[in-house]
Amino acid sequence: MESSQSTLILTQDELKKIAAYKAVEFVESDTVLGLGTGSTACYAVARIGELLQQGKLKNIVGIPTSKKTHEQAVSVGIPLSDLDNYPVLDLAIDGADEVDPDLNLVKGRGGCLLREKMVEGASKKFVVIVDETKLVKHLGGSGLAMPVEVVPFCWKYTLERLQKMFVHAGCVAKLRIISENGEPFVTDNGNYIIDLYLEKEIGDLRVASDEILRLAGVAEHGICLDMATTLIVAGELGVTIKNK
Ligand SMILES: O=C(CO)[C@H](O)[C@H](O)COP(=O)(O)O
Repeated sequence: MESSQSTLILTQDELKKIAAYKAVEFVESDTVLGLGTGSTACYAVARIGELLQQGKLKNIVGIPTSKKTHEQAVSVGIPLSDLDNYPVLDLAIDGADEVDPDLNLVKGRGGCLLREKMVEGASKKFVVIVDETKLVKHLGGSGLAMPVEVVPFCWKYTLERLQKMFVHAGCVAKLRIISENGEPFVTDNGNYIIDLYLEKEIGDLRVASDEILRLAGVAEHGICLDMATTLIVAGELGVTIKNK
């Protein structure tokens, strides 16, 4: 008789949900929460709404990091406010595009980096939720974009300067375009996104971060140093939690 062994293979989406639900276990009543943006964070927002409706969480104020998250939070019944009213948050939960071993992040492939960095930077604790595909040895290492939000005014000028700045890393800078209509992607703040594609390591991240921010046309970039306090990674072998 043949014995059959079943292997449980979870989809990336299922892993995102597992990480998000784990993070929501850290949420307490009577707190101000930063609500992230993206396909991972939206599971956390949905779960917080569910727990509020069930009365298992009470007196939560959410600070959304995008218009999209604002809409979702309203639809699941999370009371909302903003940083003007709550300049210090208790906890923020959000996804990331890349996470290095020191819990530095790349954010913003969803285009919401400026608000995310404002809200999550104002939070006492910032829990990052990812599936294991987001782990990299060094930022930029996934070969995917490192986003920079720029003002639309003379964006080509800014793009060229960004590309020159990281020529040593084989940088190719591209304006983010909406594939459906060929128009530039516009952020919630009315800005454009320039995506940096790097062939090699960018070098010292703090130096890179400061240099990008010194360019007058730049609003913000997606490199997040020393922001995450906890990382929750969901993988095939289970969930791991790392604190900084
Ligand atoms: O920074 C972000 C949006 O600006 C997202 O958090 C990041 O892109 C991760 O997204 P997802 O959870 O969909 O993989």
